[in-house]
Amino acid sequence: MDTLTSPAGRGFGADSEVGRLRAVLLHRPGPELMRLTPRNNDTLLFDGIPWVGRAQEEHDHFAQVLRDQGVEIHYLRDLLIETLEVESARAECIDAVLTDPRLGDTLRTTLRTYLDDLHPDDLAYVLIAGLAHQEFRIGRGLGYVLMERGEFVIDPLPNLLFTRDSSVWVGDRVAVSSLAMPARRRETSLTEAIYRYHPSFAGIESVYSPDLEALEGGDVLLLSSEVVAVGTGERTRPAGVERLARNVLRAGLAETVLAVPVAQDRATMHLDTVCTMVDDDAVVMYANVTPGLQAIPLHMADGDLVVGPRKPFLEAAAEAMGIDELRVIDTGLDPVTAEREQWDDGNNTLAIAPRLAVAYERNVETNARLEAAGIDVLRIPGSELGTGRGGPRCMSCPLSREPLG
Ligand SMILES: NC(=[NH2+])NCCC[C@H](N)C(=O)O
Repeated sequence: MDTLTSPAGRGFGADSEVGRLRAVLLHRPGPELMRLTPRNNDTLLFDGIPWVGRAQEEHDHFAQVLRDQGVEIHYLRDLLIETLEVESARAECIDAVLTDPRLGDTLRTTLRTYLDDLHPDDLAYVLIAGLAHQEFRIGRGLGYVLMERGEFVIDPLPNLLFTRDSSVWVGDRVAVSSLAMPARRRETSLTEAIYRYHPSFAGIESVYSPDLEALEGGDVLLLSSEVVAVGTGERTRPAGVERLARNVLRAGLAETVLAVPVAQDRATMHLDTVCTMVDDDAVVMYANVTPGLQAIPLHMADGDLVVGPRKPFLEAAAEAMGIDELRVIDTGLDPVTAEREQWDDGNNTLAIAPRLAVAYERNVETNARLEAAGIDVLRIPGSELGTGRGGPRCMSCPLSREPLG
């Protein structure tokens, strides 16, 4: 891996979605994806069974496109292995596994002994890929004996691929999120340990933690250095937005937080499935939702959180950002194309700089529209990666972006 060069507290953070990207946290999909079967893929939040080798090639391609643009890549797995050298980090990651009530005390005790003995490399492997019943022959207890074929002693984390969701930076602070779906909850025990114990992040302050109300990074959009939009729907709960808003506004990391209700559907699970930024004043947006999208501005006044009146999203965003208009580039041309390309993450672009974004190549019409609007599109393949329902933005957590000039 590229080593984390930024010393403690220096250089980390992002105050926009489009400032030049300097460093990013990725997770190269691995054996955890080999766990997906037609029996468990729905629970594990995949819409198909990916061809893992091809998914890795696609992911490597993505990483190379970023490197070619001068972006430092940091792999979550490497950071985790280094983090697991720290005793307290090990203990916390192992405890997060053992709290699973399905285990029962007997199996829990055997499992603890097994995990305690693992070298950081092997422990990281098991924490990510999980442990299948048949792989843990020393298992004991009724929880083990009555486990069905195909069940896991430790559930795998195939959605770790979507690093945007398990942590997000707001200014110079990190928010380790609180993932809503049971299949993803343990992910944040890993990101929390990395930010807390990896020496590169020493001194970093946090603005959210996994024990708080449900909040996922895919819902958090840094519209400007003063304005954070937070989607609330299937994943982020209104209480999570309220909590983040209080923490962010109190810390002076923004002036306004916009709560943005999105339909509670799989297709629109996060705000970034319908809207991402491609310039400091432009978004690519799913036209089928644009007219109805609203926002509720939240401010701090005299130490209290003030909930403002609901407004159309575009109006509220432009007002809070202090610009005349937030420009919109629509997904696709007609509603059916738009719907197809939205499902395939056409809106889920990752900006590397203003007017330069990575997008899945398959969303032909959306990409053409972006280019017609003056956005340079770096196209990547994603047929296998897309089976997890996430695009370039979901698959990346910016660790460092240059502030906008
Ligand atoms: N930021 C995003 N849109 N992330 C997409 C996450 C997809 C993942 N399979 C899930 O259901 O959680």
